[in-house]
Amino acid sequence: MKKSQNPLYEGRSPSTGVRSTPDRFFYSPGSHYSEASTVRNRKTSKNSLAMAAKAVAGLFVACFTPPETNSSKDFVNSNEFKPSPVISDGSRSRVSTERRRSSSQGLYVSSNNSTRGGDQSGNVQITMEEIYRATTNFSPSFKIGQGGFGTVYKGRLKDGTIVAIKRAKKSVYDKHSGAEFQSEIRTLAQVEHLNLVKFHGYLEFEDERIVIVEYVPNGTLREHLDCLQGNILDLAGRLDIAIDVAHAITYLHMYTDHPIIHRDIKSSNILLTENFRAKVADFGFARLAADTESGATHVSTQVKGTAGYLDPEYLKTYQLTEKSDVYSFGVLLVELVTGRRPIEPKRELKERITVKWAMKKFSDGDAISILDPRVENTAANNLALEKILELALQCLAPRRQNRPSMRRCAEILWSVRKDYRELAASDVLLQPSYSKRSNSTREQ
Ligand SMILES: Nc1ncnc2c1ncn2[C@@H]1O[C@H](COP(=O)(O)OP(=O)(O)OP(=O)(O)O)[C@@H](O)[C@H]1O
Repeated sequence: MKKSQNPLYEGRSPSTGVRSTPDRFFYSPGSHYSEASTVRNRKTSKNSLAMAAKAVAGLFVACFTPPETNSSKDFVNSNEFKPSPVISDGSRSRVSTERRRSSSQGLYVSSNNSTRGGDQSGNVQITMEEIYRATTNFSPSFKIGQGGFGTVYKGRLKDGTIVAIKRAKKSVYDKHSGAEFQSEIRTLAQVEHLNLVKFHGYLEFEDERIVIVEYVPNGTLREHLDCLQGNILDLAGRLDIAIDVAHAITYLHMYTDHPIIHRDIKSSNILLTENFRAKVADFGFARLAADTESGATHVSTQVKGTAGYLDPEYLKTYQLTEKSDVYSFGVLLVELVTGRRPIEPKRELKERITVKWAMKKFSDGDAISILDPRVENTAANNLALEKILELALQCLAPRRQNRPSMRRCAEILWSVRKDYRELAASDVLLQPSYSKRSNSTREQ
C-alpha cells in the first residue's frame, strides 16, 4: 500500500509523513552492502544507483582521523575549503532535489566551500566552517552525547535552526569501512515523518564525516524510564510513546516500494520532544528490506543491533526482515511497562532477561507484579498493562511469521489507548486525585 492510502497517516499534519516517492538516494549494492544483492528487481533508477555508488566509493577511501579543536581552529582561520571530489557528480543534485521536495525547511549540506545562500537549484548550503562555528570548533561544552557512531554536538546554524551534529569517530571508518555512515545517510535522506528524527544533511570534508539532524530536546526514553530527567513517565505517556514509535516503524516498513528495516530499535534511540512526542533516531544500522513484490522474503546480512533487543531468529539465520524490528518493539513494550532494561545483570538469575521474566509472570496471571513500581496501580493502568503485554507476547514470538506487522501493532495500541482513556476517565470520577500526568500538555 502506498503511504498516501495508508490510514495510519490520514488526518495528521503534513509533517507526519505523507510525501510522494522521492528520487531515491540509494547506493548500488557493492562491497559494503553485499546483503542487498539478494534484493531483486529494484525499481530504482540504475543510473542513480551508479552515480550514488561512485559518490560513496569516493567518500570512504581515506583513513579517517578527525582533527581536534586546535586543528579545527586552524581550519576555520585558514579558509581552505576544497570542493569534494565526489559530491560534484549526480549524487549531489539527487540529494538536493530530494530535500527540496521533501521539506521546505530541509537543508542541503554540501562538502564544498559554497557560501550560504543557496546553489543554482535554490538549496541552502552549509560549509564546514559553519559547522565549526556552530559548535565552537567542536567544543566539549556543545557535546550532548556519545554513541557508537561518534560524538554528538548541539549547534545553531546561521539561520537559527538548532541541530544535532553527529561527528563520526575514526574507528567507525576503520572498522566498518564507512558502511554505517553511508547507511545512516542513505536512510536519513529518504525519510520524513513526525516520529522520525529529521535529516538536515551531511557533510564530508577531508577527514570529517558529519551528519546533521533535527535536535530533539528532551532526552532519550531510557533516561526518562530511569527518571534521570526528574519526572516519572506515567502509563498514558508510555502508551503514547509506544504508539509514536509504532507509527515511525510502520512508516519505515511501508516506505513506498523499498521498505526500510531500522535494526536498532531501543529505548536509547527514542528521543523525546518537550511535549513527550517520541522520535526514532539512529539509522546507523538501517538496511533496506527485501523487495517482497519480487518474491524475496529476507535480506541476508551480518548480525547487527543491540544485545537484549535482537530477534533470535535473525541471530540464528542471519535473515533480516521487518519482523526483526517487530521483535525489538516487543522488547521495548516490556521495557516501557516494567521500566527495566532488557538485560539487568545485577538481578537474580531468573530476572536478568527482562522479557523472559515478564512473559513468565504474564502467563502465570501475575502481570501486575511486573508493572514499574513508579507507575500508579489503577484499573486503567492494569488493563493497559495486560493488553500491552499481550501484544508484546505476540511481537516476541520465536518465529517471525507469528509476529504481527508493525501496522497491526499500531492498530492494537490505538484500541488499547481508547479503552485506557475511557477507563481512566471513570477512574478520575471515582478518584479525583488520579490524573496527574507528566505530559498533560502533550500534543495529540
Ligand atoms: N538528534 C538528537 N537530538 C538530541 N540529542 C541527541 C540526538 N542524537 C543523539 N543525541 C544524544 O546523543 C547521544 C548519543 O547518540 P547516538 O545516536 O550517537 O548514539 P546512541 O544511540 O546513544 O548509541 P549507539 O551508537 O549504541 O546506538 C544520545 O543518547 C542522545 O543523548
